[in-house]
Amino acid sequence: MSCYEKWLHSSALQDEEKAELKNYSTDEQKKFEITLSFGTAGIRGPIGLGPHRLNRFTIRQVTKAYYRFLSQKHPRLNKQGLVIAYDNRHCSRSFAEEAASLFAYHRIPVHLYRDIRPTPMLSFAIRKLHASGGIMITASHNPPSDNGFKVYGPDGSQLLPLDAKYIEQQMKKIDDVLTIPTLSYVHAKHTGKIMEISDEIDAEYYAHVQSLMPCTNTHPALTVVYTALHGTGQVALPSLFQKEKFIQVHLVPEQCQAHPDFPTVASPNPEDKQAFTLAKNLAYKVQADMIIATDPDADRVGIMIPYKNDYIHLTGNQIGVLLLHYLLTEQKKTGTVYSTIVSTSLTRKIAAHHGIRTIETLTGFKYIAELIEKNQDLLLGFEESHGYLVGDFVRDKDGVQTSLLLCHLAAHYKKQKKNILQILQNIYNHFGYHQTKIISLSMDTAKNVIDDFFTLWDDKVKQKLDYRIGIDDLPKAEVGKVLLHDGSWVAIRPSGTEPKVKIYMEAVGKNKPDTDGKMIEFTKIIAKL
Ligand SMILES: O=P(O)(O)OC[C@H]1O[C@H](O)[C@H](O)[C@@H](O)[C@@H]1O
Repeated sequence: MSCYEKWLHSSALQDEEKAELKNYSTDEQKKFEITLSFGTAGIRGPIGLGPHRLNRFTIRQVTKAYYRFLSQKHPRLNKQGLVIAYDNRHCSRSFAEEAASLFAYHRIPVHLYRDIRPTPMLSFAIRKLHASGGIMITASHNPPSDNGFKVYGPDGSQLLPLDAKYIEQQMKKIDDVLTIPTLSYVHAKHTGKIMEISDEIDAEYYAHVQSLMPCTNTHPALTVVYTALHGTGQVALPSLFQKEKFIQVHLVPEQCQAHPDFPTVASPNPEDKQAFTLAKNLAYKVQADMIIATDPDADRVGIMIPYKNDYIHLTGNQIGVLLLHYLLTEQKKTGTVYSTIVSTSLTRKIAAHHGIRTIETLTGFKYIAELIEKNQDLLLGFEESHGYLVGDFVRDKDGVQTSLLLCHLAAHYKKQKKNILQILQNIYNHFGYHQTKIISLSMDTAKNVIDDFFTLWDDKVKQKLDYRIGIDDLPKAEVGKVLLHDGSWVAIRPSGTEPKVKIYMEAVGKNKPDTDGKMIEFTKIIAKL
């Protein structure tokens, strides 16, 4: 019997679900042979029926596999239990309940949030409650039809690929995902194993975030427009902004309400300036000094800054550069900078100038978190995809603490009557102009794309780095990078969260026109792919 037929005839499915299955095309039916796998940030994919989609059965499957992993790895799992959080997507609460129920069935204590929470708050709670691990139900900024399952270790960071592989193997060992024994949520609650997380944990997280901030005595008033892009940021940030007397916050009303369809944006992604459209309208009205947007699970943040009569959207790299410059020159912080091989090289140069070490990892904050745990000397964790971390009481990127810190940064420079873009320009004047750009290609282009990429560059390049064979002690990865003699570079890798291939470019030159020219040249070369 094919996998599709198994699902079609299973008594675990409801009549409406079977009726839906009956309408599936042959192509759709074939997809039932595919299983879910772990990418950059856990499992992500469309919600729907079948072993290749997220539904109550596959959630049980991955939860059971994760349970097996935790029981193997953490002998104290029975006592310590785990934490489960979720965002505002379709099915997020019910998937969280499914996962909690399965752990309760195995008599494992579960700390479950009663409502949506940002991802960084889950990471914090795992550490605070000394739990053996945690689950976050989210698909970040993916389309509304998707959801996801991120898995965490006891240090509050996402699991590394070896552990994810183990869970994947355990998933494959489950013969029939349709009959995994579990409890209904109502029965699971009766076991007494599912506990609601108290408000105190939230309060402690907020206190930790506030403790990261410098003294506000000398800050001028700062007008900020904030949008949660319909996500979880609205749980934490409006109240945190209000606690800081110098911030006059204006919320984008429609977008500070959680909604699974993200109805007012094409994509709830702070990397994309289109997501700021409503916020920008409000910013003009209130003459905002800064616009802040967090993504749906509030682990990432984007900003827009007023310039002349417009608002300028900063790249993830520019925000990273500004944060580092501010931490080093104004807050006189020390420690190590953790970044990735596809993020700007400018942070490395700034750090080196201050005698500070930078370590670069592969894409994925889990790698950064791994090093923070090992070295315990975090200054800044940073990824070009708008992920930042300063306070190591969280071990994933944190859009909440970063948003607040960016307000302090903006107020600090406002007092000096300096525009943030002027600060960036001063940095470029010192270290050279750095311009970055990311192009995404559809997955169809992906066949041998790294080999094809390398053939585009002649022998005049300084170095071709093939991460597939392993470079600088990094795990082998599907990444190709070409370094040029002037410090510019271009890299390529398949996304691990969306069906696309990403090309990252950094042009280094004397000034903007110079790097504009180089960008045009790189874009032309890449177009041959
Ligand atoms: O480039 P991708 O594989 O799609 O990943 C993009 C981003 O996705 C998630 O947010 C991960 O937690 C990040 O660490 C990663 O940078």
